[in-house]
Amino acid sequence: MKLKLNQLQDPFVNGSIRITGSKSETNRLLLLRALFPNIQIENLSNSDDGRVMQKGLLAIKGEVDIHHAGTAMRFLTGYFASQEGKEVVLTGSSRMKERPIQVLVDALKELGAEIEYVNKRGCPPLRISGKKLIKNKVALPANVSSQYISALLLIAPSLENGLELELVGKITSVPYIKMTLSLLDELGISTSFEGNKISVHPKKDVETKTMVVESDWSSASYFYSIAAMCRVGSQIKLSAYKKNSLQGDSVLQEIYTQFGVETSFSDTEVTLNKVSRHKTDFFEYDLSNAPDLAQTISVTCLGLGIGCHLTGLHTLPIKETDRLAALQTELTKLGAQVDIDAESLTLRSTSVINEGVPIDTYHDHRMAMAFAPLALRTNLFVNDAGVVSKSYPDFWEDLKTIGLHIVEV
Ligand SMILES: O=C(O)C1=C[C@@H](OP(=O)(O)O)[C@@H](O)[C@H](O)C1
Ligand SMILES: C=C(OP(=O)(O)O)C(=O)O
Repeated sequence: MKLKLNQLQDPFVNGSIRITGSKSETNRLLLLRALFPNIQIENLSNSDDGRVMQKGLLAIKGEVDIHHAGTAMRFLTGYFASQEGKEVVLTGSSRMKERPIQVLVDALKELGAEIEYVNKRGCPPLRISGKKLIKNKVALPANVSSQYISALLLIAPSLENGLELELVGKITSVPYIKMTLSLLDELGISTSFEGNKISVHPKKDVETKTMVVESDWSSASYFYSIAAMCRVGSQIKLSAYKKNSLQGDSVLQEIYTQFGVETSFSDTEVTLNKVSRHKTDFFEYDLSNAPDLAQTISVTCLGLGIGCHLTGLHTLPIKETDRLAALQTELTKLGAQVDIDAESLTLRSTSVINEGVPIDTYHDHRMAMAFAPLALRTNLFVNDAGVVSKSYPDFWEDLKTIGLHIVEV
């Protein structure tokens, strides 16, 4: 599906949207519910990634295909490796077969798991024969993806002796690790995270409990970007959010004050108010705690005609696509000057944005969603726009409800 986004002649929006549940919280809670069936979950994500996780958890043997879902791939690897008697081949999209998983496989093997690479060493597909894991201590690199660490922590309470992890190197995407530990804590599982050591105590069962997934903050980022590019007075209400979020991407509230967007809370609704012009002409930020915001923020800066230098982006090359390369290519098509290296992106300010550019999305939901707000500045096309279903299937419909003009071409 190719979409044309027509430029909004008056850059003004006003509307309310209920955003689907966080896919990160959803996929953690689905796994925890498989271990502790008396957990109930509300506001589950309606995303593809949530669906493949839910379906994957039901398998006992045979092939489990998780398509593009990184969290499902990593979390299910830990799950099946520790489920005695289950025998699966865990596979995914062609991109998933390039996304590294050796750090997690090595750690699980160290704990006694039986896992083989079906094709290429270090990447899915994986043949997993579930085993009872008795060992409870392992060290693993922490600078590649936090998902390997969360995968181990999620199964930890079900292991006879719990788990002690030693994280080696600079820890990346830390809020996602803390989210995992907070969810365990909420279920009454005892954990500790001090320095580079994490431990989780074993737990046989948990009390009956309803866990309410907060709506997705990464999805909210596209509305922050729209609000930033609108004229003063524009307002977007989003629900259902929590003041004390477990999601690191809630840092948006702080970041977007630089772009003239103030956030206020009323119960579970957040209101984004465009109150002023942007406060900086060159935005600098380390996104190692919020890597999924890199695309949104660099496009916001292009739309506002300001430059930026974003660092901490070392995990971007192994996500749904090489996001640093994809960003450079697409921003350049729009007329921007962009430099990248292994962990950063620099955008020079430009006042002109090329019109009618077809944005390629590289099977990456965030490429489609991050560029959409540019419809506040120019006409543009988005190729393969259905990719948004990975995390936010209702994205295009929701944009229409706040007044954007979008047609299929
Ligand atoms: O644990 C999670 O839910 C996630 C962790 C992050 O990945 P990395 O730890 O690989 O950066 C993030 O980019 C991803 O979208 C979701
Ligand atoms: C990186 C992402 O997802 P995953 O790694 O779970 O595929 C994302 O949603 O931006």
